Amino acid sequence: MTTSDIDESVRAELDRLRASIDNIDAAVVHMLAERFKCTQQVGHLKAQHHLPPADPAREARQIARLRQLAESAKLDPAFAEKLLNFIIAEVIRHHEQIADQPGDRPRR
Ligand SMILES: O=C(O)C(=O)C[C@]1(C(=O)O)C=C[C@@H](O)C=C1
Repeated sequence: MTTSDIDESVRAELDRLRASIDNIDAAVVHMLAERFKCTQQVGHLKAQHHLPPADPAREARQIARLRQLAESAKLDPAFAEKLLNFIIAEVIRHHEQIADQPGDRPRR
């Protein structure tokens, strides 16, 4: 049996749920895009002021906060931590690229 030959009511319920999933995925993409717009600015600020791309103390605070939020939202805290680490690793990669570009003039 495939999803194309299931009962009509099951099909309707699946379609309804998938429409919500598509909306949520779109929201996630838009929120991530906004987050990366902010972190790009942070990357330029750090490059201009010779600050290191990564801030492990800030990350530790973010992880602790996100794990608490995840718990109260009934989301697996380990998953929330993995997701944040995945995003931050990409941000640090962007920060390093920005720092390597000749464009940002150092400011004092
Ligand atoms: O807040 C910063 O300093 C950032 O560069 C942003 C950010 C993040 O994506 O949240 C990324 C790298 C740092 O290690 C910590 C946090």
